[in-house]
Amino acid sequence: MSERELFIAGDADDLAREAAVRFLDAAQKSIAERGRCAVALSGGSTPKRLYRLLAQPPYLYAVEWSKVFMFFADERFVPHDDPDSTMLLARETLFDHVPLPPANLFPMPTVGLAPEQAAAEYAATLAEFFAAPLPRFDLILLGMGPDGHTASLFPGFPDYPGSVAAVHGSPKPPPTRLTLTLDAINQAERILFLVTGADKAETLRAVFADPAPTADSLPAARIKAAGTAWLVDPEAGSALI
Ligand SMILES: O=C1O[C@H](COP(=O)(O)O)[C@@H](O)[C@H](O)[C@H]1O
Repeated sequence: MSERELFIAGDADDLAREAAVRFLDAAQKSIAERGRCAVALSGGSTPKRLYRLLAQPPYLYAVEWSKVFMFFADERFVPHDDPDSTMLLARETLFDHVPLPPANLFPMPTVGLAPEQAAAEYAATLAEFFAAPLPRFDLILLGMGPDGHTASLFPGFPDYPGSVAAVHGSPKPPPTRLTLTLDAINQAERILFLVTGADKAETLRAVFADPAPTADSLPAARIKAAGTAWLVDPEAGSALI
């Protein structure tokens, strides 16, 4: 077994509460140390409970939202009002309900330019914000699909250079996406994986049985930033215990 940190929650609500507590802790520590907290969000179904919880007391008042900067770990290449858009999901569940200054929000561009141009544009935005070729996020929230994908890094993904990549032919719709690269994700200070559902149990077991991941490992197993914690519900964790 690897030394990945594992927290098996009582249920999906308990998982969201644990994630919210850790989000607040990361925000407070990063703001105390660096004056800001740069976060990258994921989409899919799992993080919705967390986003809704962060928009309620005590988190609504405890997080210093004016010092939080919101980016995206991946995005579907659709307009931001499309039902598949992660920006739409995050706006409806979180951004519309917390005092996050509009200037602190950095959605991935998805309209009016080709995916490769959009990836290059977002990479330039990150390079300017972090004053470095690769971003060092204070916190990245990730999910994992039943196939082991995370962000929009799917099994067999190529060795994407730089910090942001355009993805074509994604096995999970929609087919075109933008994603942080493995190098960009692995630079993060802290990573929280949120994983729920019995359909991910065997995949999660495979991740935890892979202590020294290689290029052939599942994408989620290749996330090896030092501060990585896995928060899972009992169904997703059922093959681990
Ligand atoms: O398509 C995506 O899927 C993953 C996993 O989503 P989930 O619904 O199984 O939690 C998500 O992390 C990623 O951001 C998203 O684009």
